[in-house]
Amino acid sequence: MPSAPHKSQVPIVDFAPFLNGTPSDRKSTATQIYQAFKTVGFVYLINHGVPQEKVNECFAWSKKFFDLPSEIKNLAPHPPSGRYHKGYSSVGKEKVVQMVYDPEAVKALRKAPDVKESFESGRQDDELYPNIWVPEEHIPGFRAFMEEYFATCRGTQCQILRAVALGMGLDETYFDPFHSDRQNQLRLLHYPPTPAKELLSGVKERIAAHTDFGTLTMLFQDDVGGLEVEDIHQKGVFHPAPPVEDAVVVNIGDFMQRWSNDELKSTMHRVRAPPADDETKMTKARYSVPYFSTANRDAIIDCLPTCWGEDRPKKYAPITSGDYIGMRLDATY
Ligand SMILES: O=C(O)CCC(=O)C(=O)O
Ligand SMILES: [Fe+2]
Repeated sequence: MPSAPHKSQVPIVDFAPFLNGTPSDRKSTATQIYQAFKTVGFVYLINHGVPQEKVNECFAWSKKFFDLPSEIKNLAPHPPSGRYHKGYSSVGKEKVVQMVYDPEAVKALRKAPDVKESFESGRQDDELYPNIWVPEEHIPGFRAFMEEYFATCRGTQCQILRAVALGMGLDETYFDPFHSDRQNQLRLLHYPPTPAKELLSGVKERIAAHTDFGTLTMLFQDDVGGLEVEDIHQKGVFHPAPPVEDAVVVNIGDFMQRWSNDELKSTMHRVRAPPADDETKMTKARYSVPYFSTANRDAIIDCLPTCWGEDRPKKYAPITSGDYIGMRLDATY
């Protein structure tokens, strides 16, 4: 009998052999990552290529940003449209919902808002949805750092996509042309202290259970904890994905699941109270920094060549990334 999966189910993989190793090191690391995405949909990568000093610096900037007075943060307001996903959202503005598009149903779910605030930015040259910054004098250096961090994460994103391609038996550069526009999203998240009791009982959520929309997500988390990933065998059962030192959590998004004919798994996850939190207390603030990898807006994706065949029909019609992501984002604002 196979042994029971360990609690968090999420394997830890050292990415260094992929980045610096021999062709066979690269292949075996790629295979481990592919296997993790095929089974759990999540992996922890250590030695991922984003220098730890930069990660720490990003968290320091994030804290500095969220510490600004509300009226300053609101100088960079998130536009009312969900599709224009940039700028600052105060607590309660965004409610992550899972595949619910009916306006009345979305309204009902929004009654229990997520207890979080966020700041979103993307590539500098996005003319359709330009970045929205707080004026420089309020937080000098913030914009320059975020632009640089965006580019650093982009480097690791490309390497992970190559590992996925190699692991799946595709040409290593298969995903590159679909991601040439750098259509990624750097998100700063702050979950303010909240009574642990409310989070433990589920009356309030830090982020409600959801799947991500894009191709994959790199998630940097602080040492507070609270991230939970749905059990691959039991719907509705969640296990902690605790902080692992110097690791980035990487997970598959819905767009990649669809592209792969459901071979790679986009797994539900959420943020609640940190494990074993004392329910009489306030939960510590949590900071996290997800970096969402998204395919070019106009890229039409059809099933990956290794994921269909005579006995395995294509489940989904071709779609553009722009249409798919836009539909998902509109439901969250
Ligand atoms: O804060 C976290 O760790 C989770 C964030 C997340 O899942 C998201 O923004 O999609
Ligand atoms: Fe997520």
